Amino acid sequence: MKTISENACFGGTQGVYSHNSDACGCDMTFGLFLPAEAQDGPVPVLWYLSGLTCTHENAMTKAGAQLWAAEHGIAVVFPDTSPRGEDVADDDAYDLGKGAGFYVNATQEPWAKHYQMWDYLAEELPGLIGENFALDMERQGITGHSMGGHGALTLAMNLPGRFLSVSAFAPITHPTSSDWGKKQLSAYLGSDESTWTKHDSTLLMREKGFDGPILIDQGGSDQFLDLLKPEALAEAMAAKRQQGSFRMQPGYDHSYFFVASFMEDHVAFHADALYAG
Ligand SMILES: N[C@@H](CCC(=O)N[C@@H](CS)C(=O)NCC(=O)O)C(=O)O
Repeated sequence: MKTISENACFGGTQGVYSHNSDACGCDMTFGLFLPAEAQDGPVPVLWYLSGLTCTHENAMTKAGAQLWAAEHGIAVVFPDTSPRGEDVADDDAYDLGKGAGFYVNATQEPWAKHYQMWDYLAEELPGLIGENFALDMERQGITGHSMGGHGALTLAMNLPGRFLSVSAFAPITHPTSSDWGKKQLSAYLGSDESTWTKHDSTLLMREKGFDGPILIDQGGSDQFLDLLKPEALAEAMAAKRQQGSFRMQPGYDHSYFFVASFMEDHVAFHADALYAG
């Protein structure tokens, strides 16, 4: 693992690190905020998964998470959204290929060689950060924005017991019936739609739900509402009688101004779960 940068931040450290990823077969970069408390022992971890076109950097510089994470003594990890590198397959469209890994293990060409973001996030990166930093991997929460909200919700529901809490900002909720989903799932996973269902949080909610609290915020003036389909997940949560809140926030769009506006609530929500008991 290589240190790219470390900056003092709200009494802790905002770091950026790179490493050679076995899962993705390329160098991967991630950001990690460690609060001051990490100098004295392991701290709880909040994962933040980003949306289409993002790297590890967008949320790290624009979401304003560090202030609140420092207040609660929580680390925040900011992974990248896809494999990177010259030999990594890409597409001209912004919503496929680099910056658009969709948090799946691709099985189709030309993607399968590097696009293994599910294994990267479910296995490799937790192992790496757990070994190298003062993190309490028994206390993890996960959140994300848009495609990253989709990643957070699907990881949380598919890995019972891993995360104590899950939240999302304007998540893609029903990719198997949205143009933010059908295109990418068919490219990465192929035309057999039975392989898509574990990557659809509405379907997962109907089937199994999440054993813990959920918080979703969605901007009422989001320009991508028809692609995100908040009503699908809200209905599934109600039908499942899922513990959680789904909040429509009038006037907010899809941008990081929206994410930053509700970040305090999300970090406090995760802190409640991570420090419970
Ligand atoms: N570029 C796309 C939209 C991409 C987009 O809005 N990406 C969101 C996540 S889905 C984002 O976080 N963008 C980067 C940023 O705002 O820093 C378009 O114009 O249709």
